[in-house]
Formats: sequence, C-alpha cells, structure tokens
Amino acid sequence: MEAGELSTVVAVDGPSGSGKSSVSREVARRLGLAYLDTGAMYRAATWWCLDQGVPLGDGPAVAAAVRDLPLVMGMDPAAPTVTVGGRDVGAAIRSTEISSQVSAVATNLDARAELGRRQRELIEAERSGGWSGGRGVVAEGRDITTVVAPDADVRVLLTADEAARLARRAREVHGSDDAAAIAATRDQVVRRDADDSTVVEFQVAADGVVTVDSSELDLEQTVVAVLGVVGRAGDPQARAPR
Ligand SMILES: Nc1ncnc2c1ncn2[C@@H]1O[C@H](COP(=O)(O)OP(=O)(O)O)[C@@H](O)[C@H]1O
Ligand SMILES: Nc1ccn([C@H]2C[C@H](O)[C@@H](COP(=O)(O)OP(=O)(O)O)O2)c(=O)n1
Repeated sequence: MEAGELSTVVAVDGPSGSGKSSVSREVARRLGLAYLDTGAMYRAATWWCLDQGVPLGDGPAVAAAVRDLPLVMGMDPAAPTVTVGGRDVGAAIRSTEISSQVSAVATNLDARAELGRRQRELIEAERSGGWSGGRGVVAEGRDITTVVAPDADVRVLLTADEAARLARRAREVHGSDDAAAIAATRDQVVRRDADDSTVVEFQVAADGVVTVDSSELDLEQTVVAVLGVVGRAGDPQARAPR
C-alpha cells in the first residue's frame, strides 16, 4: 500500500460569505482531518506587509515580502492558529483594515505562486503525517479545487446567492442584517470578490467539482451536505485509484 493512500484531501472553494471557513472547519473536525484556511494565509501576508511598512501598491516589494513571510499555520480544526514571526495574528488578520486591503496580495501573481507552493506543501504533509497523522486535510479558499489541489479526493464549490452572503457577513461583523449593515458590508463581499475574480475563477465549478448551494441551508445542513459529498467520494466504488 502506498503512503498516503488512505488519506483524504477535501478541497473547498467559493465566494466570500458562502460558509467556506465555518463549514470546512466543522467537516474537518468531524472527520478528524486537519483544517487549512488559505484565506488566512493571504490575510497574514497582508498583515506582514503592513507591519513591515511595505506599500501594498508596490507589486515587486509585496512579492519579496511574501517570500520572506515567517508564517506558521496551526491546522487543528478545534483551534486553528496563524502565527507570523512568533506573533499570534489570528485576531488581527480579521480586522476591516486587512479585509479591505487583502486583494492587493491576492491579485499579486508572484505572491499567489509563493503562497500556493506553501499550501501544496502543507496539504502533502497531511497525506503522510502532519497534524492529522496522515488522515488528511480539508483545505478551503478560492483556487484549491483548480490550482492548488486539483487532484484532491473531494472537490466542492460552496456557493450562496449574494443576498444570503451579504446578510451572513453583516450579522457576523455588525451584529445585524438591516439595510445599513448590509451597505457597510458590501465592500468586503461584493467589491472584494469582483477584484479577486480577475485572477482566479471561483464562481463557476470546474469539471469534476461538486457544487453545494447553501443559500437555503443553515450551517448544520450545509455541513451535512458537504459530508455527503465526502462520503460518496469515500465509496471505493466511486473513488478512482490514486
Ligand atoms: N449555511 C449557512 N447558513 C447560515 N449562516 C451561515 C452558513 N454558513 C456560514 N454561515 C455564517 O456566515 C458567516 C460567514 O461564514 P464563513 O464561514 O466565514 O464564510 P466564508 O469563509 O465563505 O467567507 C459566519 O458567521 C457563519 O457562521
Ligand atoms: N486560495 C485563496 C484564498 C483566499 N484568497 C483571497 C480572497 C480574499 O480576498 C482573501 C481572504 O480570504 P478569506 O477566505 O479569508 O476571505 P473571506 O472574508 O472569508 O471571504 O484572500 C485567494 O485569493 N485565494
């Protein structure tokens, strides 16, 4: 039996507010898999550039800073961590300042190449060992099903209509989904996805990627739907030999 044969890699992509992070984390927890939040890596890279005084408009300087990024991702789904240069930045990278500027890193192709390389390394490490001891990983982002891990055992595009995504993010950030909260959230969700879409396709499922639409589902129903996709792929009859 080859090393990694029994491991499972689940790739989840989708737009902002579709539920990628909360659903992927819970799916990983229930299956005993590691959890990799690749968006947190883009956020950490943005935090690092600002911390180092690197102007986000200077593409080559951003790329150089990302190459030197001293990033450690803690992949326990019960308590994921993001550490840069020994500092826990888990809370800082969720600030509105980072959310509004992260696309500058996400649209930098050299930065994408570097972060994608690190993501592949982290995913491969979970196939043979890592936090999961070789059980595998749920990795979520925008280009995991297509660029980072197109050979994943399970590939899911998690979608939700714009109204559902705006309302979820507004409740999360502003504690309300009234008109003012929705308006205040629009930049983070709609503008950022439009910017990010210029470099990576995450609105339409690629060949072989299963779409799960969470617009009418609550969190638990969405977790169950994704577990269902994993279960079908885990069926030896359905799973192609690696
Ligand atoms: N299916 C769902 N129904 C209702 N709320 C959800 C659902 N999925 C996620 N949420 C909530 O919406 C917010 C955004 O979810 P998140 O997982 O951060 O999305 P993403 O990672 O795709 O941006 C969170 O507060 C989360 O609890
Ligand atoms: N694999 C990835 C993951 C995230 N990104 C981009 C998309 C977003 O602008 C940022 C932050 O991603 P994150 O998933 O935290 O964003 P959300 O606010 O949850 O939508 O990074 C990406 O380009 N490729």
